[in-house]
Amino acid sequence: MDKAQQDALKKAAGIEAAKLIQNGMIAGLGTGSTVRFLVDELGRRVQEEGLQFTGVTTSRRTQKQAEGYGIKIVNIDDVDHIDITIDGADEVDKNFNGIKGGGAALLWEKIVAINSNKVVWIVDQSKVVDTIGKFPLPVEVIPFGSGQVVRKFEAKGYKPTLRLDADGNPVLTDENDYVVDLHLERIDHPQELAEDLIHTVGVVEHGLFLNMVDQVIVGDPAGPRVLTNPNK
Ligand SMILES: O=C[C@H](O)[C@H](O)[C@H](O)COP(=O)(O)O
Repeated sequence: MDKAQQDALKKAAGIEAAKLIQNGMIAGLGTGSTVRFLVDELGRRVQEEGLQFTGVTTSRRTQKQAEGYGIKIVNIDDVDHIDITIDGADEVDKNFNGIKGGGAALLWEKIVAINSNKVVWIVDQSKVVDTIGKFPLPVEVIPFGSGQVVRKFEAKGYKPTLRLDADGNPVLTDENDYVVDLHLERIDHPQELAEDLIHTVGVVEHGLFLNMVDQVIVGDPAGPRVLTNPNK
């Protein structure tokens, strides 16, 4: 599948998911190239159909895009609930365990997700996998002592790399943290790995989102299809 085909599937999933947002809702808006299509469609509905909803964003990038359409964005601490959050993902398996953070937004994304009544992911079909881990697992770490964290990960065989930008500088998250990507190839025991990572001093959060999603809208050449998590 080339990029144009993949983008078409992402866009179809984004447009389908936008239908879930109704007047008066408080909606979490994720981050990434798939979510961009969602926000474009929501912006169109706001401008052409008069849709009114309040957004809570998971990155400054999404906030900027949404506000550009006149979508009202508020701070997460200024709402008492979030009706639904729609976000992208890097991989998801049949147990509804996923990897997120390819765009370095995993921390805010996880905070918004756990405070949402319903979480929906939008992905193209290539991201639905048997076993997660082919996509490098992002881990957000505090810059101070991050080299030591990387060494600990190396010793455990996690094959870490510090994420760098095009100029060779560490990528910074919206919290000014670094991202270390773990090149694991496959993650057979995600729960155990999640426990290990979150108990590593210096780690702020990791990109394992385990059984946190209610529905996945998959962009498929035959049209978007919905996978519903039976365990939520
Ligand atoms: O940090 C970024 C997020 O977790 C994204 O939602 C994820 O990386 C998927 O992004 P994309 O839709 O660009 O593939």
